[in-house]
Amino acid sequence: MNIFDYMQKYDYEQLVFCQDENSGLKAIICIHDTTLGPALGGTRMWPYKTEEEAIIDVLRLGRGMTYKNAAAGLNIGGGKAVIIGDPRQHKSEELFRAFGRYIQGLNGRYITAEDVGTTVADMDMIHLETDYVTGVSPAFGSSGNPSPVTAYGVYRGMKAAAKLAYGTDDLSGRVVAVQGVGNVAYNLCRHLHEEGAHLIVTDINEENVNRAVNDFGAKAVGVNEIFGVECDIFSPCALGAIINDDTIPLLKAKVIAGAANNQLKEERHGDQIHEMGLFYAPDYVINAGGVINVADELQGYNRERALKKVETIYDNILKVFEIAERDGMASYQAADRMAEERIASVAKSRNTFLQNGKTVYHR
Ligand SMILES: NC(=O)c1ccc[n+]([C@@H]2O[C@H](COP(=O)([O-])OP(=O)(O)OC[C@H]3O[C@@H](n4cnc5c(N)ncnc54)[C@H](O)[C@@H]3O)[C@@H](O)[C@H]2O)c1
Ligand SMILES: CC(C)C[C@H](N)C(=O)O
Repeated sequence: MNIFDYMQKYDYEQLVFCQDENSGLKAIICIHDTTLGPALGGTRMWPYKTEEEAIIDVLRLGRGMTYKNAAAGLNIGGGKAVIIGDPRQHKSEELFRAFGRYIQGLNGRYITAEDVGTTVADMDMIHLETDYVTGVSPAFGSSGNPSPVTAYGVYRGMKAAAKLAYGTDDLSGRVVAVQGVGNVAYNLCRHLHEEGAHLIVTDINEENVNRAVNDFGAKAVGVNEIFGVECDIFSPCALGAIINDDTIPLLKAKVIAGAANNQLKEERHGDQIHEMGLFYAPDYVINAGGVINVADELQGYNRERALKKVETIYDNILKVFEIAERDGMASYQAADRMAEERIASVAKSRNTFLQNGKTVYHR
């Protein structure tokens, strides 16, 4: 892979390699775009088989955060970090502190948070070395675990998508099939259950399935069965790339609305479900609740304010479909257009000369 060519193609700003022999740290920080503000995105810890795999992942994820943050209306740029290692074996205080020192060295150009493989406890260790970390324990005045807030945002976005598909956002009596009932989806199921939706769930983790069955009366099905069940809404909350050639022909739902990142295997799958008349709520628009919540910490965390902002995911989903209709395109493309238009217009409005030579940072 020619890294500079790739960075140039998608206009990346910076890629930082971090190595610390003492702790075994091997991490990469990607800063994709800081037009809107400091790059904010989580740290993924994953046992990548090759360095190239880690580089590709961090580049892809970092760029995704630029779009997610822009579409969410945040004055925040996009970035992400990956730590190469098995989260079940290779975590230590030294490792996260070493990583925190590298983040500190970027002096606020990159701010981290949780992602797959990292937890609030890990953020607390990073916090020992830097203030450029969010999703730290609430005892530090931070917002804590972002997952319940991500779930609330997905719930709000699902209601908006249901309104477009069915003419009402009332989810009582609707059948929702949920793939993966982990941190986010457990909380999503709670909201759906409280509203009177019927749940069908699956997970590779039996404990997680049982929890949803016991707490919310969900019906459990096998991991391959979930795609073809009779339902109104399909909610992918486990893995990426699950909207693909194999699953699309099985889908019975009119709405796809879930938390998972990178749900479309390829862009053409987004076009295909659009042509079939399905309402796909673009992943990075509907799952922005977590980042909206942690971003609020940059102003001194206020939960009420953060949740109010998360509510706007409902309108953001409506807006995406408005753009899709206006410009005759699939919803995933409309989401990209919404994000790109916002970045371009803010960049333009910031061209104004300021006497002190600094950029105004609008909060
Ligand atoms: N946590 C957040 O705030 C947040 C924010 C934005 C996006 N997301 C995305 O949402 C998704 C869920 O995040 P999470 O924090 O709940 O993760 P999680 O690990 O807690 O939950 C994922 C669940 O999916 C299950 N799973 C994995 N493979 C599966 C398969 N093949 N079939 C069925 N189930 C399977 C896992 O066992 C687990 O229970 C991820 O894609 C994540 O990137 C999370
Ligand atoms: C900043 C984090 C809470 C971001 C989250 N991991 C996401 O993918 O949106």
